[in-house]
Order: sequence, then C-alpha cells, then structure tokens
Amino acid sequence: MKRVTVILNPNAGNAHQRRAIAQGITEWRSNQGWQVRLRETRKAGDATSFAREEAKRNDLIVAAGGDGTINEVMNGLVGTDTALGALPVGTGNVWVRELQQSLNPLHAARQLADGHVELVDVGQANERYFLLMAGVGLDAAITREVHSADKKRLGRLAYVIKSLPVLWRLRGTRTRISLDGQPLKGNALFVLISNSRLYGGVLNIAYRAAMRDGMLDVCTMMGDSALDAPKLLAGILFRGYGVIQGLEYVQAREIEIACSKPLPIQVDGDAIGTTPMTFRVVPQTLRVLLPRTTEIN
Ligand SMILES: Nc1ncnc2c1ncn2[C@@H]1O[C@H](COP(=O)(O)OP(=O)(O)OP(=O)(O)O)[C@@H](O)[C@H]1O
Repeated sequence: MKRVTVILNPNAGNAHQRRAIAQGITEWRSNQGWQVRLRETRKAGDATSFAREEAKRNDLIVAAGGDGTINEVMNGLVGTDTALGALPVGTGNVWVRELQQSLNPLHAARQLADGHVELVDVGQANERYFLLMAGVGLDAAITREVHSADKKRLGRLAYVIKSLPVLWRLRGTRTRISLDGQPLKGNALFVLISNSRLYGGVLNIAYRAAMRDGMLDVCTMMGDSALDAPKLLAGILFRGYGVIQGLEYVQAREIEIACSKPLPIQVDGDAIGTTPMTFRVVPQTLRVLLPRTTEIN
C-alpha cells in the first residue's frame, strides 16, 4: 500500500479545482488502496516544513498548487526516497505542462495513479532548490510585481500587464558571470538558468535542457534597454544563440553571478532575493512521479 500526503495551497485555484482534487483522492483510496492524508498550508513556507515532516512516513508527497507550492514541497524532499507528485491548481502550472500532465486536477490524479518514478537533477540558488529554473533580472523584476491577487483576477495576463512598466525602466546592468570558472561579462538584461525546457509554459528558451544530464543550461541576454528585447526574442525563437549579439547559451554545473547593483532573482516563479548568488546543479537527487507516457529528457 502507498502512503501519500497531499499538500494543498488553499489560496491557489478555485472551488471547482478543489472538488476535482477531493474526487481524485477518493479514487486513490478506493481504486488504488492508497492511504491518503490531506494537509492545507496556511502561509508561505508551510509546504516545505510539511513535506520534510511527511517524507519520513510517506512514499509520495503530492503538491496541489502552482509552481510555487511545488517548489516549496520539493525543497522538503530533495535527497529523500520520497517522491514528488503534482496536481495543477496554479496559474502557470509550468511543471505540469513540462511533464505533459493534464491541467485538469482529476485527470492529473488518474495519471499519477498509473505513473512511474524517475530520479531527476535539481538546481540550487544559494540554499534554495529549484526544479524548473532561476531567473536573474527582467523576469524576476516582473515576478516581484505580480501578486497572488493579480494572478487570481487575471491569470497569466497579469504577467503581461505587469511587464510593461518593468520593460520601460529596464536597463542593462554590468554583470560578471562565472560559468564553471569561465568568465562572461556584459550588461545583463536577463539571465536564465534552467533545469527544464519549457519557460513560462510557452517558450523553449533552454531548448537543450535535460533533467538528468547533471548540467544547468544558461541563457544570457545582454543589452542596454528593452529596445534590445525584440532582437533577443527573435534570437531565442530562431535559436540564434552565439549569432545574435548579446545572446549566449552555455551549459555549466556551477554559475556565479555578481552585478554592479543588486538584480532581483526568482526561482520557479517566486522572487527569492538579489545578486550576488551562486547556482549549482545537484544531480539525480529528487524522485518525481510522472504520467506513464511521459519520458523525461
Ligand atoms: N496558505 C497560503 N497562504 C499564503 N501563501 C501561500 C499559502 N500556501 C502557499 N503560499 C505561497 O503562495 C505562493 C504561490 O502559490 P502557488 O504557486 O501555489 O500558486 P500560483 O502562484 O497561483 O501558481 P503559479 O506558481 O503556477 O503561478 C507559494 O510559493 C507559497 O509561498
């Protein structure tokens, strides 16, 4: 018998999605014979402490929330034998999209019942682990402006609206990056350090990323202001890394970033601090439960 704890962020999602989760749990109990407990978070940070506690007595911890809740749960599971599962109740649901898992929580629960476990790499930003990616500069500045009420009201459109004033103010910041000891300097607009491929659920920026290769994929976007953004975006879409000026793609195990002024940093969609920061890969350290048909890169 499988012992499972579902950690639910009651702030994410709507009543319809929560009913679907309750239905999924009922099916796990009756069809799979799983012993399932539900715990609801009350504040940011709860999901990590709950996951750490529950990892001692469970085979599987399921994060029911958005990517932020999944990130908090995986921070409590790294290095344990307990697997991470996800039920999508968030705004972006990038992890669930990356796994080609259903965005309907009940269908996603059925896929997990029939799923398989794989061991994957995670990234680390100073002490904080990340599953998908870390962003320095532009995207973290936008993330800081998007509050959970905005996401509830506007969904993913909140990111588009909040990006406009951030883009207006955007200026390149003198930045030194060390990629496994190799220096890279320039005026950074945005640096993406990725463990997985799908950025924001829509764009394959780190198109070579693989979650079991023991590497992080680093995309650096240098420039003076948002006027450089269309060129850089075209470079990303047409894979012009190393060809378009200011756009580079490198794989590394350890990345240090320092800037002339502190730049914001986000991991898995939540703002966590500012530069300077060191990022590293922790290879094959997290068990994840995937739909049967999903093959992880
Ligand atoms: N009960 C709670 N009250 C307030 N904040 C919470 C609670 N539970 C979790 N959080 C915080 O809310 C953040 C965002 O939640 P979550 O990721 O689940 O939803 P979302 O932001 O709508 O989705 P996405 O990350 O996919 O955009 C989490 O990173 C976590 O720190």
